[in-house]
Amino acid sequence: MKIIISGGGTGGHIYPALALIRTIKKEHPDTEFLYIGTEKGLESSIVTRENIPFKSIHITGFKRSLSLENFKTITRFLKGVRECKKMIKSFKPDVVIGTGGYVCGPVVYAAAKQKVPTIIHEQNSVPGLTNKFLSRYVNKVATCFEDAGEFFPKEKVVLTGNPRASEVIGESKPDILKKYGLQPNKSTVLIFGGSRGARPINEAVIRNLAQFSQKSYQVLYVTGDVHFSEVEKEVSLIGRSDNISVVPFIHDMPEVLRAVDLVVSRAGATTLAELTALGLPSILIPSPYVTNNHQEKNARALTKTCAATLVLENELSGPKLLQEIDGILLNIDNRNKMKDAAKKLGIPDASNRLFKVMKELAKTH
Ligand SMILES: CC(=O)N[C@H]1[C@@H](OP(=O)(O)OP(=O)(O)OC[C@H]2O[C@@H](n3ccc(=O)[nH]c3=O)[C@H](O)[C@@H]2O)O[C@H](CO)[C@@H](O)[C@@H]1O
Repeated sequence: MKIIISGGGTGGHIYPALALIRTIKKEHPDTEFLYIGTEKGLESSIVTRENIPFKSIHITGFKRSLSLENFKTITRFLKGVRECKKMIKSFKPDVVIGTGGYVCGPVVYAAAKQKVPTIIHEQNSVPGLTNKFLSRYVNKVATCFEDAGEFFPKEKVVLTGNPRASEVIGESKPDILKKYGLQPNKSTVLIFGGSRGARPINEAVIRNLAQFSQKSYQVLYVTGDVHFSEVEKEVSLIGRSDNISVVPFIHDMPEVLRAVDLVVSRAGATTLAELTALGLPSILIPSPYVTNNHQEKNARALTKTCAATLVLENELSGPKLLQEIDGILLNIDNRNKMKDAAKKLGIPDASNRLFKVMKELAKTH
């Protein structure tokens, strides 16, 4: 089988694609892949690290308001479609799948126009512009939240979950924490702000560095690549502690997630799929800067069943964050209830569900 995958911009669109590729490779090692992304998005570094054939196109996203930039975007889109048509003609995929981000637009559209079977994977509870546009042309729309279905043509929707959920499942090896300078058998909270980091979360964490150093639990704190040097300066001013490890990014997130007890993060859909697959309690601070406030809606799917607690960004402060973390890590009953509730929401066999949809589609075309 030959598959073209496209998804980009942020980790939330790329990691599901990589997880799907790994599942398929395990089952069918002779499958050929071509990943189409942009040079600017995180995918150009993350995907090439994995030795997956990667080609790029130049494309930007639409602005929601009328602007001259949108005319340029239309021109880039049409040019992208032409480039993708050539790539598709020469690669001859059996199926093309888009996992989100505007780069999928020209890739999936070009494939649909060339009558290649197409799928989009929507990770969020509310879709973005690209997937809404593409849903008119594709054969199937794979979703992760029941609520997302209502935005797409009903007959195309299949609830598969997020392939990254399948990937994080595995045996817990707490020794991974040693790699980050932490103790393997101590309660641990992992704090990160989505795949790119988040300044407001960083500010709240910095306010607590002194308190964290005195706690009976330890902290693995991911700043996001672009914020690292700034945070490091603050950390050296306050003084280092063995109880806190500060890193710019984590490349072995599945192993780390299996070893921690609580996660504080944005409410990106891929992160939530990982948390629920593992049954990990979380404190979610949705980014208010995303389309249709979709992160808050993602988060509410978890808080509804007490799988997570919600802190809106405008309520976030150092003391609030500390109080929330203590309320879960220092209260075993609470932690266990959250664990069970999170686990109930997970779709651990998401990769296989999605691959099944792809195989059926390829067979019938
Ligand atoms: C600002 C923005 O538009 N964010 C969107 C983006 O988020 P973003 O890319 O931040 O989102 P997610 O939270 O969905 O996924 C992050 C992924 O990166 C991984 N990770 C993160 C930090 C790290 O150090 N190492 C690491 O591997 C996480 O484990 C996860 O697999 O895509 C998501 C999925 O469509 C959306 O729900 C988010 O709203």
